[in-house]
Amino acid sequence: MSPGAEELTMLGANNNVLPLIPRSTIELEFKNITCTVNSIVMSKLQLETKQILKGVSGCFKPGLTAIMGPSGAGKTTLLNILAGYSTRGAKGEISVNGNCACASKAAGRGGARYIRQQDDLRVHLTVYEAMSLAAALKLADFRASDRKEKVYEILALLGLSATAQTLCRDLSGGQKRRLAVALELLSDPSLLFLDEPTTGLDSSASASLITLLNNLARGGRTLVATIHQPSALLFEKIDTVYCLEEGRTLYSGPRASLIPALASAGLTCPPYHNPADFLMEVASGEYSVDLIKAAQMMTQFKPEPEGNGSWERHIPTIPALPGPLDFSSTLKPSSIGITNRDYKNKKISKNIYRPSGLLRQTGILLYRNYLMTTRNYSLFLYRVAAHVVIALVFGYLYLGVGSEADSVLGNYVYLYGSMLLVVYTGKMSVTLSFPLEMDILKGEYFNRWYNLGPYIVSTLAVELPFQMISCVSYVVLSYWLTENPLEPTRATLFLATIVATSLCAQAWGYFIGSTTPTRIAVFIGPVLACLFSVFGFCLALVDTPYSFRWLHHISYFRAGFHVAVHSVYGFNRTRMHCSKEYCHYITPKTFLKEMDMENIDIGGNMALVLSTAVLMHVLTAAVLWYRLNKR
Ligand SMILES: Nc1ncnc2c1ncn2[C@@H]1O[C@H](COP(=O)(O)OP(=O)(O)OP(=O)(O)O)[C@@H](O)[C@H]1O
Repeated sequence: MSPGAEELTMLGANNNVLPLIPRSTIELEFKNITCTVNSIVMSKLQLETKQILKGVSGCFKPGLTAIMGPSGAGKTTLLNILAGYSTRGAKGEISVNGNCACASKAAGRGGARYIRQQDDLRVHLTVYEAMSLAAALKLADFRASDRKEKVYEILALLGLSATAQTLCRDLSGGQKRRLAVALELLSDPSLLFLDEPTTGLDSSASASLITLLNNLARGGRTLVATIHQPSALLFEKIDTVYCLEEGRTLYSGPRASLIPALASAGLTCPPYHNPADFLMEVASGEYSVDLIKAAQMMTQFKPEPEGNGSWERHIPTIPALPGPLDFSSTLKPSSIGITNRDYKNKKISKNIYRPSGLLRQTGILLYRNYLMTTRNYSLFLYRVAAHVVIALVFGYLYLGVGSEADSVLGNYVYLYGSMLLVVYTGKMSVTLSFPLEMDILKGEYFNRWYNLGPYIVSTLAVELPFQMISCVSYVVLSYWLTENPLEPTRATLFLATIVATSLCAQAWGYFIGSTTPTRIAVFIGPVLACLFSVFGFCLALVDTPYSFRWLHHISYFRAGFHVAVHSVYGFNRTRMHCSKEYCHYITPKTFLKEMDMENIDIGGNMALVLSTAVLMHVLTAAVLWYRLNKR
């Protein structure tokens, strides 16, 4: 049996797991939604305004709705607006169970969840770990045993029980998509948006996923998914079709009424033709008809009333929700993991899907980071190994330069090189990796897994020690090989300066990584490091033009470097050993004087390095908050 067929059978077997229990339902209505964006046309070097959505309206009821249409018709844009994920340039009205909102504000927040096209999974966790950690974050009021039970039930429901101990990175495409759905089902949303859930899956995996979505819809959930071109078999599982063409609504209504509606507009589907294919051909303009007129005619088409066997009649409708669009107040437990009796007996508080508090979130995220790091420890080992190798190379190239008066300039270059190394490794490791992390963060944050504060604390709690250990391994080895003074005060100050400067560069790296796309960050990071490194090393303050002196004063690199040099040659270091007849820098003070570093304010410089690090972390947090909340 093929894997896809196996998945299908498992889901089929699980059909009974989805009993139709009373739940609050969501009816999402939108009117006259427009979306206009401005973009720069590079060939003409001018700003162009483009209307992606041209006043679309519709209503999504409990059941599975497929948003269809040719590529570029505006499906993802509409989904983003309805979900509240991205509402830039959007206007119009959206109402949920009768409560209105403006489309430019997040419409789908609250109890709605959004599963994006890319698989936002933590690849180094097993399926069970991913689920249980998400459950710990989302279900604060559950007992550990109830959470575990719920996790296993959802895994069984989605046919993922057999993969519970598999790492997420080893899952097939279809399994990844189902896990993404499973993670969001933990909080049992009544409204779920999915962007192209079947893209990239083979026909059997697509079938198993759509069957699953269809089953979930039977539980009274409102599921809205953009789907490209479903097969005839899959199309049968869709309750409502919403078709777009060039930003306009072509058809909106029950799937069963599609063919009669098209026929009412003079578009007859050939016999044995897949209705979904026919709809796509019409929407792509393959039939020479006026699509605006056809859409109007289809709007006037009145479908036959649904038969008594419709599953929708079983779903109780609820009165308009209190308060503006907070779906969370409408969520009630499904049968997954909680029995109705438990609920009625008030064993579990009414607000059962309360997320964890900030402290608990921090603890869970820390544990998650610990798990991911231990699974991916090679990255850490490579990082430390790289520092050790460079320490050996530098130590060999500058062997013994620290104790000789004749090689003071050589040691000066070693000190500069060391500073440059820790600044680059501290900065670039996060500058390049953070934009990738940003994608997953966006998804998890949007779906309300955790707050930003716990995320930042737990991320830094792993990254900071990583960089500190790397720096220490470099300094200990190279400092000893270059025979720099081993007096505890000097050595400790040197080590502290190197570590602090590296952590400051890392803070800069987070800031650059969170504000700029990777392709820009790769050169902005090094350019800034180079610029700051010039001051105080090649360029003394007296030689710096007035207009650039502020850079000298704010350069954390310069501050760290000056303290590092001073820790080696300052503090009244006695005359050095000279193996030649004449050594110009036999008295270290002479060297500091010539380098304009005689009177260094150690405390002030260290304060500059540390305060820059704190400032950059605060700015990064502010930028992240803005990017995650501004839609
Ligand atoms: N920020 C933007 N700036 C300029 N054009 C945009 C922007 N976002 C979307 N578009 C354009 O709007 C149109 C609709 O995009 P959208 O992604 O919604 O289409 P789609 O129907 O989901 O397409 P596909 O099925 O290929 O994913 C496309 O032509 C796209 O290039």
